[in-house]
Amino acid sequence: MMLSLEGDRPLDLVTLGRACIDLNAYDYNQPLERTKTFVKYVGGSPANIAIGARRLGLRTGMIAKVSDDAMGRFVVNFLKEVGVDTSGIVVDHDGHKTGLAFTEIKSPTECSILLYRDEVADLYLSPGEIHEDYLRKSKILLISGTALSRSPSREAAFYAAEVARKHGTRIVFELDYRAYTWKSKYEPMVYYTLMARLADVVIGTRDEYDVMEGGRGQDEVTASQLLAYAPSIVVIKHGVDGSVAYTKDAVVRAQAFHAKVLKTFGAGDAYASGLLYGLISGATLERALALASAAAAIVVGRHSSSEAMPSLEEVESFMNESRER
Ligand SMILES: Nc1ncnc2c1ncn2[C@@H]1O[C@H](COP(=O)(O)OP(=O)(O)O)[C@@H](O)[C@H]1O
Ligand SMILES: O=C(O)C[C@@H](O)[C@H](O)C(=O)COP(=O)(O)O
Repeated sequence: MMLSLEGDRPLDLVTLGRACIDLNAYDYNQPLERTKTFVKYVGGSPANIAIGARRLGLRTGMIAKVSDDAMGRFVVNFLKEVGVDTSGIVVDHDGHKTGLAFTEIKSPTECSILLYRDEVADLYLSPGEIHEDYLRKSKILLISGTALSRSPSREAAFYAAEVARKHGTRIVFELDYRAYTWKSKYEPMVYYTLMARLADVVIGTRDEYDVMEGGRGQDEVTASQLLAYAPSIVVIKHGVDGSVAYTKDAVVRAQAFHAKVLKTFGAGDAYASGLLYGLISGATLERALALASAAAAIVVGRHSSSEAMPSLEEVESFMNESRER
């Protein structure tokens, strides 16, 4: 196994960051300007990853902050229904709202996301709301990069990482870049670099690493620079061109699977769920990347990024029936 994990913990994975709402175009294949009907789902990358990993059979939980209204309750109720532990989720009592993501599905390859995220509750998560006992319960803490975009959520995330390290809880950093939430190009460069260097596993798209590095980079260079610090696995995603994982002594490549694509988003979250399932269940890195790619290929064919997450049986039968691109 590439990642040594503490055994005997009640949770496999806790994700930290936003638990929000996705409003996905129902009358899709047209621009958002003309879209009139939407389906409401739980969304937000770290929430989707907790849901996806749960669907695959992991015991998952979330550390998040949600609004004290029907939207916040919708999110928490859904997480409970699918078996994600919500005891680390706090309710905001200062009037901050749960973020909304309106998704445009113009065609299977032309999708975009319009975020309504001013004064959102998730970015008001504070260090005092992070509980040491909760982090001690989990084998892995996954931190979403968007949680680093504003204070006090930024301090909460760094504090959680320190507490996790103290208790042997492995840290996975998902770069999860959303331009909208950042004030300048230098902020993600600074905070992504700090978090990536102290994580055990870093996951991001090539474009997201470029944001971190402040310019167009190369996979080998990105990986070797990070592997000189704490990370033992650096994963770089390339959309339909597949993905690659670097460790100190191996480079593992995975091709994307052929998929019937409905929309492009949700792939990354499904990919992270599959990868973490693989790493936690002791699969080889090759197998973990294949599970990740298959979960992603399934989700791009479905309407949401949360309810759409496949079970292990679905992923395995997809892998048996499909071929890589
Ligand atoms: N259109 C697609 N068809 C099949 N698999 C896809 C497709 N898009 C993405 N994937 C899979 O999902 C992974 C992550 O996708 P990517 O677009 O790189 O990340 P993100 O969704 O975070 O931007 C890819 O490495 C690939 O395996
Ligand atoms: O992350 C968000 O706030 C919105 C998500 O719920 C949305 O479905 C999405 O953008 C998924 O992102 P991806 O998996 O990185 O493509």
